[in-house]
Amino acid sequence: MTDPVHPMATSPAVPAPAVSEAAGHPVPVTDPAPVTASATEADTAPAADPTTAAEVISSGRALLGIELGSTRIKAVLIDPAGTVLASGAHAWENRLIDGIWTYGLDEVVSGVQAAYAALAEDVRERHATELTALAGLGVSAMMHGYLAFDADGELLVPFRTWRNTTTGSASAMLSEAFGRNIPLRWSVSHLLHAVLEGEEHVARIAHLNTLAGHVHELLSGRRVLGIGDASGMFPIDAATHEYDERLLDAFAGLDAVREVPWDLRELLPRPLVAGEAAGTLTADGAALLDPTGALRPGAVMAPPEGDAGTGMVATNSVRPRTGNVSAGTSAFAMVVLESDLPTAREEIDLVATPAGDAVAMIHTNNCTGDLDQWLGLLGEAAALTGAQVDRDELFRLLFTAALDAPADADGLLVYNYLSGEHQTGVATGRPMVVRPEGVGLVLAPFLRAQLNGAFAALAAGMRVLLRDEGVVCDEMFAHGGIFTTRGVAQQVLADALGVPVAVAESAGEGGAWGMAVLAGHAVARAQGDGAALADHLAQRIFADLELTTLAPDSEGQAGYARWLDRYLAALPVERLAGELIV
Ligand SMILES: Nc1ncnc2c1ncn2[C@@H]1O[C@H](COP(=O)(O)OP(=O)(O)O)[C@@H](O)[C@H]1O
Ligand SMILES: O=C(CO)[C@@H](O)[C@@H](O)COP(=O)(O)O
Repeated sequence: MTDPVHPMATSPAVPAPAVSEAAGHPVPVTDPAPVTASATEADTAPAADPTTAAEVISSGRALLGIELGSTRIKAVLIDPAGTVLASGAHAWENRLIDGIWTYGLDEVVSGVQAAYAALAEDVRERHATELTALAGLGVSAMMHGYLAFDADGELLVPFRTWRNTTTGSASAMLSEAFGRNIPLRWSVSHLLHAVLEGEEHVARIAHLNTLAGHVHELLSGRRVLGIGDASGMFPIDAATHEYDERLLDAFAGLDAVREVPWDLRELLPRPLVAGEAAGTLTADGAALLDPTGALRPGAVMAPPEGDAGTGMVATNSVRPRTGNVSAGTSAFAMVVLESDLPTAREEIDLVATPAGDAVAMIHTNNCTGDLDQWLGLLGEAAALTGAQVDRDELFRLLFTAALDAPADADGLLVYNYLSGEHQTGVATGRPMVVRPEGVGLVLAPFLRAQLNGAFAALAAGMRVLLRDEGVVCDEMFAHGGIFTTRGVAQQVLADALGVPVAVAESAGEGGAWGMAVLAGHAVARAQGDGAALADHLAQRIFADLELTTLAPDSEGQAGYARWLDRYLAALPVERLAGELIV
């Protein structure tokens, strides 16, 4: 495992005050607006106290979190108590090129710059000051996938994202050799897939990374990875907080890798737990983030994390027995375990919190992508009448309309599979809407079926975790863009899982905010504060958090269960569609 390049400073460029002196606010996150480059939307968000906020920013005490999500790169600036000071975002989309879901690394850099520039503009507008220094920052991103580099740091093949489902043989071989589930999207599955396919570049691989790790390296010069993100490359040993040595040996013992000229240990970035030193923003890094040259180097950098880890932080779900759900392009539910699950079930992934504790995850490739396209279509139809509805308002109206339908959506089924769905064993994406004979197309049940479909694969996986494996979870804390409209997707999810679901004001922007909070923890650590992550969150960030919790509705839960039974029974139709519709 490598951690090369630049030496690391241990203190931020601008000294930050102790966390207890921070400019606090009663509720940590006061900005319910989507992160956006738009001045109009930023203006509508409740602002933090202008004097104090401007002072926090101009004195270099603010913390920056960046998250590269599947549809948006988000940047959030907070004070040490977690109050949102400013935000910015840049929209982007994965593309299917030569059968591979990918993003260009040039788009990664320009997208991060655009999100940062939008945030800096938001700072100017809201606080009439310039962002020139940060106490700390951190990068989070979609996890897993395949970023392979040669010895000169050149990318060897286009980024293969988590969404690709081409690694079946490799994933099966690894799951058998390791005696635990190694999902299709994990980096080691992609690596073995490239080996099994005899891909030319394999002999030239010098290191692997995740997207967050790659951006962190660009900003800090250090090749390290938060342990949560690392746990999606290769299994982690929860006791040592390192990659699992026994499984590294098992990998090296595979016939398929006998001939490769590297040892996997040398390819993987070094895992770090939250609070461990992960470098500082270099001069090159500052110039990359802010090409205007206004931003100074030196800020403490937190270990880069995956969006699962930042989701756990954003929902204060890092202690054993806590559960959380992240729902956007994909969806994943996670429960922090008291001990490793003695199971190799393919529905369940085992990952780690940013502090290194074991987590059971139910992941689905598809959640909101197809729903977005349907709602976009309805928006286009509305536009033909001359109506001008903004996207958030369109979502609010249509989500709310879904509440008028019965939970079983009158039997209307939606398979939202834009891409293959490993959770339900569907190889390739063929989005489908189907209904029984005699059932008409009516708006409310159609919309309810869309929301049911968004959570269907997740609900199927959670049946396995909660019912078959007996994992206990009293409440799920949810975040992600689908919860931006209050109370609708939240109720559908509670009905789908049969568990109360809580959301906070920050629900729509959880990941970037969670990463900024991790940066605050890293700064506190760099200043000699030894608080463990869970205590930092409980005492300094979440003490006053206001949550809204919705319990499953008995009719809603029974209706969703009926709907899901029909959905699962008809899955062979969806699989067949993949074979027949080419
Ligand atoms: N106002 C809204 N109401 C409900 N859902 C919304 C709203 N705005 C966005 N969304 C949903 O949020 C999703 C994006 O969620 P996000 O967590 O940002 O995902 P990702 O990280 O995958 O880009 C969109 O695909 C959309 O379905
Ligand atoms: O695979 C995982 C988590 O295991 C995610 O990183 C991946 O689904 C991408 O998530 P987003 O939908 O971009 O939030």
